[in-house]
Amino acid sequence: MYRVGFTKMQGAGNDYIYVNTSVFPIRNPEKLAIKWSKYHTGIGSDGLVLIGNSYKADFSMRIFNADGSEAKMCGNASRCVGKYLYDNHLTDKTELLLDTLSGIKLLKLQVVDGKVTYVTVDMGIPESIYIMSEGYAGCMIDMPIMVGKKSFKATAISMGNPHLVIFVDDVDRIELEKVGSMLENNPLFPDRINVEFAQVKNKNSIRMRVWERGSGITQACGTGACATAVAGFMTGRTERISSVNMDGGVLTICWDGETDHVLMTGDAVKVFDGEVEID
Ligand SMILES: N[C@@H](CCC[C@H](N)C(=O)O)C(=O)O
Repeated sequence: MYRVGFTKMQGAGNDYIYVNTSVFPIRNPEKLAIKWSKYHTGIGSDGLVLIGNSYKADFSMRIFNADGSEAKMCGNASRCVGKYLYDNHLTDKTELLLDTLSGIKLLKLQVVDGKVTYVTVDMGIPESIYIMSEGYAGCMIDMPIMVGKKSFKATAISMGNPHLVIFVDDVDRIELEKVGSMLENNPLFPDRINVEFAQVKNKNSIRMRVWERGSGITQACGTGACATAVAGFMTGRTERISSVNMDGGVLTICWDGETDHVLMTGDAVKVFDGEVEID
């Protein structure tokens, strides 16, 4: 029996289990993500995040969804990792480089009374996703996509991980559980996809609900908020800066016109520390 210390943290309500693998090395994160993420029989979370060393950056982050699949990037987790490292005195830097499977990200920490409250992450340059199907090859920008008998206009953006953003008149009328799962597994996206339904409130404000690849409905998605803000600007619906309001909180997204980089700012909150036994 081996005891693993973990910290439960959330950013905009997107909650993960964080393990410092320099202290608690883990052999099978895919299996543990599935077991620990379950709310009734595990710890309960949207997935598992591993914090580690890096020879390229200050630290590294790996993210596993609740179904055990590994993603390349997680916006909300990256902010929480910054808080974890600073609040636990593993660094005294307020600007940190984080090594992820989608490249090195710069984190800027806002500290109040010795604790990190907000973090801005340079999420890099967004990319349009190229789609190949029988009748079409190209980027998907406000393109029709069928879900059952309904047609939506969708924009596919990669923020390191893939997102399908659909603007609608009323996000609250979307049957997210049903439609989200169907879109996640649409054959157009062989690696599956995260799905965001968005409603423009005004040129600088968007309401968004998310279905995450590998985790289902979550309270927020950082990369999803970035993809939504990018899709909003690309299709002329919003300006370069917008607040994206999700069920669990708000993120401020700025798509910088000079560098093309997307900057995401939001909270990072510790929920509790715990210990779990594994065989
Ligand atoms: N919640 C995350 C994204 C987590 C990974 C995603 N479900 C995927 O599989 O791509 C975020 O805050 O960005």
